[in-house]
Amino acid sequence: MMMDRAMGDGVGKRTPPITPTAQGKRTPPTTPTAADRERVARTSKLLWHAKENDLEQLKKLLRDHPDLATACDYDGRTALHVAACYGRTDAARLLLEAGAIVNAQDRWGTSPLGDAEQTGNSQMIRLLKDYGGELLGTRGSKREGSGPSVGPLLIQKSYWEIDPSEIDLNTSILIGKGSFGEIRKVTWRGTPVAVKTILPSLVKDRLVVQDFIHEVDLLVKLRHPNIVQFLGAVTKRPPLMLVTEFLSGGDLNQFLQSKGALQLSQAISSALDIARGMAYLHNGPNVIIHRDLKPRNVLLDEANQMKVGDFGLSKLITKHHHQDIYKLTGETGSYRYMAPEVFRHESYDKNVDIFSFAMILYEMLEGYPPFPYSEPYEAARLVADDERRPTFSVKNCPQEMIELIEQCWATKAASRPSFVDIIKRLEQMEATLPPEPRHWRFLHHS
Ligand SMILES: Nc1ncnc2c1ncn2[C@@H]1O[C@H](COP(=O)(O)OP(=O)(O)OP(=O)(O)O)[C@@H](O)[C@H]1O
Repeated sequence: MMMDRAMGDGVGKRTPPITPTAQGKRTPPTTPTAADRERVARTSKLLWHAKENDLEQLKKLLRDHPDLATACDYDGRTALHVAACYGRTDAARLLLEAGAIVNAQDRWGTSPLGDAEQTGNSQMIRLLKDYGGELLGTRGSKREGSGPSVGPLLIQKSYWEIDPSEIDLNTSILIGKGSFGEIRKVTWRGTPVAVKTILPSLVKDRLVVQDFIHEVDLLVKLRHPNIVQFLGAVTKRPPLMLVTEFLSGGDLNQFLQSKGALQLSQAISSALDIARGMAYLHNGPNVIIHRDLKPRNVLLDEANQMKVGDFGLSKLITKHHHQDIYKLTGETGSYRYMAPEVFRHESYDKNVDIFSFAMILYEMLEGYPPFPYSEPYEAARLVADDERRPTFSVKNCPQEMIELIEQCWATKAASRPSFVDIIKRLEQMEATLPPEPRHWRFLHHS
């Protein structure tokens, strides 16, 4: 889910030490400033009203906050991008008159005209060109990890299309709620599977559904023991559904809540599982950036083998419906594990996943999340603005493990190691574990 878990989970084992550590004092809890929240909320509102073509609300917002015309969201999307994408010509004109930047580029390098060209709305195209709009980027074409570029809008029936009559939601068991919708355990063709129903509000328009279909087309072809297997999807009529293998061991967040800090051998083996799944996603013909790697998105099978899930689709949300998600959850992402460049709205690449991986590895070793006394947003701000990193309190952690984690959460994304490199280093550490018992003792090990 978009919301991070509440702090101080009520699980004693995961309560971190309050005393200062050798590396430094823990920061007392602080909250995001009211100004930060208001700014994000205002931008979100502006984007929303642009999508709804609500001229009155747009005018009011722009009158009260004239600088909002150039504001952008988490993905660099301005209200003009949104208006262009949804063909809201009146809203676009109003924004342009209020000073919107006609060639603002979003995270994928796309300008509003790039968005308008995709929809073929000639009135919008003309308007943007009149204001000097240039065709920069097109949806899906510039971003790393986008998979194949978004092709023709007419999609043929796919081999993975599932007939909704084969899925009986009435006999299903609700197992979780995420930012897309609900996850249910369902029996499909005699096998337990996980079905993610996509919130209708996210798929109201054709473009999102087309993106969704292209993405599923890519995801069902992926095969790796450490990624959750996509099996198919229902895309022909609402509710849209995504069907994946069912993992009976729950997620890593739940696992850590019940176990506390992992033994070194188990932390290494779990980290290897995650790193192998991620190396596969990062090195395929279509580079896939997860963007939301966090303990909740790592699932366990009955043998406690870890599999990375929930990849590939987050960009559809952030690109088209960030404002919806904001409205739904009040949050724009999983801040606690977020790379600083994402928090700072800078351009990013697959190294954001390496950063999140470091935070997860830290959590597995320590038994509690990074900056546990801070709200998720504040935790991300500490990382991005104050260049703070979590401190180690775990005893006897090999120096090479600490070095690995520190390199993975380096501020400079380019200096973080790749997952292939991480795997090699974890395998070396694994090979040097004492044979019996194959772990070091930790201060906080349960
Ligand atoms: N394939 C699966 N098998 C078993 N349980 C699953 C599966 N997929 C998800 N779950 C459970 O459902 C929960 C919610 O999953 P979902 O991916 O919708 O949300 P999330 O990851 O918490 O949030 P977000 O979508 O915002 O990242 C997970 O944390 C996990 O416990």
